[in-house]
Amino acid sequence: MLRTRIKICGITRAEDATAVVDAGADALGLVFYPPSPRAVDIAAAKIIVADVPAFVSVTALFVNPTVEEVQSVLDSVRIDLLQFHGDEEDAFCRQFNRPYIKALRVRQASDLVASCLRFPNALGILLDSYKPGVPGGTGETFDWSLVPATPPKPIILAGGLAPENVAAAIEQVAPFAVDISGGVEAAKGIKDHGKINEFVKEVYRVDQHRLQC
Ligand SMILES: O=C(O)c1ccccc1N[C@@H]1O[C@H](COP(=O)(O)O)[C@@H](O)[C@H]1O
Repeated sequence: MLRTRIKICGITRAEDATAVVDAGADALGLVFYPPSPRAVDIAAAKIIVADVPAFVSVTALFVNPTVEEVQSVLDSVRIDLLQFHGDEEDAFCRQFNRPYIKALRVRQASDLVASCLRFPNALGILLDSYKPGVPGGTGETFDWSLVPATPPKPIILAGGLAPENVAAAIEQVAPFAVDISGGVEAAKGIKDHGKINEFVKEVYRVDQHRLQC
């Protein structure tokens, strides 16, 4: 059994990036989607990632960007992984010569296996909650029973996770990774370092328990 990887998304301040690293998470996410209260620009992103060490992955999140928008971030900021959270197709996502994950918003009737297969070049599929008019970061969970037992790609589970429910999520879904934003915030875009620690410890705790079983 693999341990569950952890990404903390929506980092807007260098001190929050440090808290993510110190807590022992695997990745942090920067939101390059201006309508989001967690959005950062290139100047802020450079400051945030300046002290992020090797082996902690920096993810850049976009929602239906232009090629130029993605490229200008890649030209200026240390980005290890792209996350596309809109209606982008594989041909768009793969053109940047950078690994990418694709977010899918889960609806009741979703055929998630078929949806995953539309992204043969993705390194993983992030499953988030569907809410009309909101591309992501809803703070809401979805019906985890819809996640395929043997998905064709590694699954990153997102949507409404929190220190209180992540153990149940991992027990039920056994995702490759979990991704959280609102559940570790003091206010939109401002992370609560205590909650980040709690979340990471809870993932470690449930993994330890699963390893012993
Ligand atoms: O965080 C945002 O503001 C955001 C905006 C647009 C698309 C995605 C966004 N965040 C991603 O949403 C999921 C779940 O967030 P939450 O834990 O439910 O708050 C997460 O993958 C973020 O990366």
